[in-house]
Amino acid sequence: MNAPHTLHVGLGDRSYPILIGPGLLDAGADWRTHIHGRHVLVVSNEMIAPLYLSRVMAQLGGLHADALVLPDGEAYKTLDQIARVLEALATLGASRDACVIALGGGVIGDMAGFAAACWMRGIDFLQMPTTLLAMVDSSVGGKTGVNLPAGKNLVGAFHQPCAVVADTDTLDTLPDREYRAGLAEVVKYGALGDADFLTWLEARTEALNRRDTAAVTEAIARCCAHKAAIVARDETERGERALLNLGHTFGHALETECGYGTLLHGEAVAIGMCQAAALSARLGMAEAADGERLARLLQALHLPVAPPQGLDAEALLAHMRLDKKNLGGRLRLILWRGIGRAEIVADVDESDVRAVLETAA
Ligand SMILES: NC(=O)c1ccc[n+]([C@@H]2O[C@H](COP(=O)([O-])OP(=O)(O)OC[C@H]3O[C@@H](n4cnc5c(N)ncnc54)[C@H](O)[C@@H]3O)[C@@H](O)[C@H]2O)c1
Ligand SMILES: O=C(O)C(=O)C[C@@H](O)[C@H](O)[C@H](O)COP(=O)(O)O
Ligand SMILES: [Zn+2]
Repeated sequence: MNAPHTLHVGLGDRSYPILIGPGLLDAGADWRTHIHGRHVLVVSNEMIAPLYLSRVMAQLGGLHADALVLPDGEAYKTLDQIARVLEALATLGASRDACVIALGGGVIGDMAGFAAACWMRGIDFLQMPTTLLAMVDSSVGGKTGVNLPAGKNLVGAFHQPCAVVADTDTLDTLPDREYRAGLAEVVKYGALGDADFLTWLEARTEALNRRDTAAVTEAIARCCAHKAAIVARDETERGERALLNLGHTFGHALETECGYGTLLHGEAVAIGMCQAAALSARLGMAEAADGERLARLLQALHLPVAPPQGLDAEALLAHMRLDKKNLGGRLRLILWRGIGRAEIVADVDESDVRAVLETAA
């Protein structure tokens, strides 16, 4: 096995490493040191467990370890499934030094992390992301939670993992559509704050489309480094961290309105970033050409750049009114001044948002 890339999320006594590389699932020696107690619950789903669960369990010899296999999909990112994780921890007899391992994509990571935040008011959890999206984004930074019918991630907690172990070999089994959804969050990092990275991506669309290992690994490491730096400066989204939400106010509304799992999170973010760019141009903050450049990159990565036809702009706006960034009942969005220059914009006028939503309808 090649030595993994190791990055660091600097959060004082809650700092943790991010390991990125091939073969890590079978390299318990690299990550077991982050498990301190005797009880371990591995949480996975019915798609991932047959592929990888036995290999992770094989690394947990000598511990009191159990596994819980949840149903697959965004539609199951619910409080009901959290109750199942908590019941499994009770059955295991998990004490305060227990550790939850999240083996899966962002859905499993968000849920396992939230259950770990709740059990006995907070126990360790270790992220083992198996999707590109989870490797570049959701496994890092400690946002955990579930959806409600009213909106995405409306219930949750900030709860940092004790380590992130990203075995890049697991991407070999990831379906094409899921891989591309992960690329949307990769593009997001360039769009929000790193124009050089966006240019780097533009030069590598062909390599990324054929999943060239070197290009994909470098992209994961660069995204994690970017996110780790932002999270270290603003762990609980008092300011700068909100920039990681570029495209998400529109995107979450689309996911909720279409029905969870219909539009993948990354697809919704791709469309949402284009809508944020369109709104920025409408408000005179940015040139339309920047939005066109972003859309060209997303299209080169086979991602959608416009919402499905026939959606109701008022229904989308209603979802946007429940976004967690809003303050004082006013919309607060992440817009931009151009590639790499995202900004938090308060008091956005609903009529401008409606105009962007109606353009696409
Ligand atoms: N906490 C955060 O900071 C954060 C950041 C971004 C996204 N998210 C959340 O993450 C979720 C999306 O995550 P996702 O895109 O990973 O989706 P996902 O977790 O639903 O996984 C995508 C699909 O791929 C399957 N899968 C996972 N790994 C596989 C593998 N190696 N081989 C074959 N199949 C595999 C899954 O079973 C699922 O069907 C959303 O709920 C989103 O809100 C959270
Ligand atoms: O880590 C963050 O901060 C992000 O915003 C990353 C997003 O990609 C992610 O989808 C996150 O879950 C969205 O957060 P939310 O607070 O809008 O639910
Ligand atoms: Zn996201």
